Amino acid sequence: MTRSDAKQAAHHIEVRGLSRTFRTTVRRPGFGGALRSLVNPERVAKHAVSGITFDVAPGELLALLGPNGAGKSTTIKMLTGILTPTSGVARVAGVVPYEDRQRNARNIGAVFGQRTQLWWDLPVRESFSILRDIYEVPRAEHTARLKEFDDLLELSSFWDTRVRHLSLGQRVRCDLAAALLHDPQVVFLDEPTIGMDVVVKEQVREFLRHQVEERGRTVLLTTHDMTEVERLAERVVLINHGRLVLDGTLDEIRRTFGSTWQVRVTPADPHTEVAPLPGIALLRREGPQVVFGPEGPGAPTVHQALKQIVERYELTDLAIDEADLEDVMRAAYVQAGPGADEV
Ligand SMILES: Nc1ncnc2c1ncn2[C@@H]1O[C@H](COP(=O)(O)OP(=O)(O)OP(=O)(O)O)[C@@H](O)[C@H]1O
Repeated sequence: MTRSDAKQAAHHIEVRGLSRTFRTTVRRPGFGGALRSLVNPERVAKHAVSGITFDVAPGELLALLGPNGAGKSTTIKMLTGILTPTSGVARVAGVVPYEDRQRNARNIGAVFGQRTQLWWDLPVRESFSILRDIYEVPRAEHTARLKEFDDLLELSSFWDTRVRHLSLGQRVRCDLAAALLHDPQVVFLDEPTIGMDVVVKEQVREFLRHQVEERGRTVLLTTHDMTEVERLAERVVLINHGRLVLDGTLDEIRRTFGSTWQVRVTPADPHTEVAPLPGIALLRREGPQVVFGPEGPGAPTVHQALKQIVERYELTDLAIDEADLEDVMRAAYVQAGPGADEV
């Protein structure tokens, strides 16, 4: 698929009933057990990913979330062509990644926060030159892109440092730039900001936002950092025990699982008759203040509620108390069901 074909595709990432089972040998305890395992190995199946289906549209950043061992990395490995699924199918920019790894590699960039894809013993500058040659990036484009990445990620202060001597934050910034040097449409990021300090995290998030909003890249991101999800993702897919348990926008998920917001207001005129609004209950009065909360399953999000309240009443003061996303996600895991790998 050419770049213009990829731009026109309805979805940049298509995942249909994707599954991956690992067969592992159980080690029996003790010396006798070890001998028996050798003679008569007991094999068990681990269903790491079980029949998941989702899409990512061009220019969308989707967060793939789930607890440790949920199957996120296994999914990304299938989408980058490192692993072949046991069943189901995936397409990335129109290419089946595990059937045509080389073609897929031209369309995608990938960063795994836990390990580098750069040459350990080479200075950053040389690693980038090698990538330019591998991907046959024209010199002028290469220079322009490096300048853009340097402006956003401040790479030039460690340009001549060997990769092995970079700090974690410096190394991942270089990995990000390296993954995007050939201008891929689709980007996979597996815990890109793990272990970074808050300043560098923020810089990387700004960079990613720029890549999605200004460059129109399609991004699939895994992270355990809910602040990151709130800053970057509009939509999330939640997997647990290899199964997809939820696919929706942050607003929808908050509405379904996190309807615990409260809005506290002070009407300008203390004699105002305050009444409930559609989906918004009047919870209590505290002196001059009135506290609203969500009512019923179709309750609005806190942002929608605020709009309604502000339009209806003249206020002198307003405060919001919203459930944080960690709590919302915890509720989602519990209520959406455990998933199942005991198949
Ligand atoms: N090569 C393998 N052989 C056997 N089991 C594996 C293999 N790779 C992954 N698994 C198992 O598959 C399950 C899913 O692992 P995966 O790494 O995809 O989870 P994850 O959601 O990325 O977790 P984390 O958040 O901890 O990175 C785990 O139970 C893991 O032990």
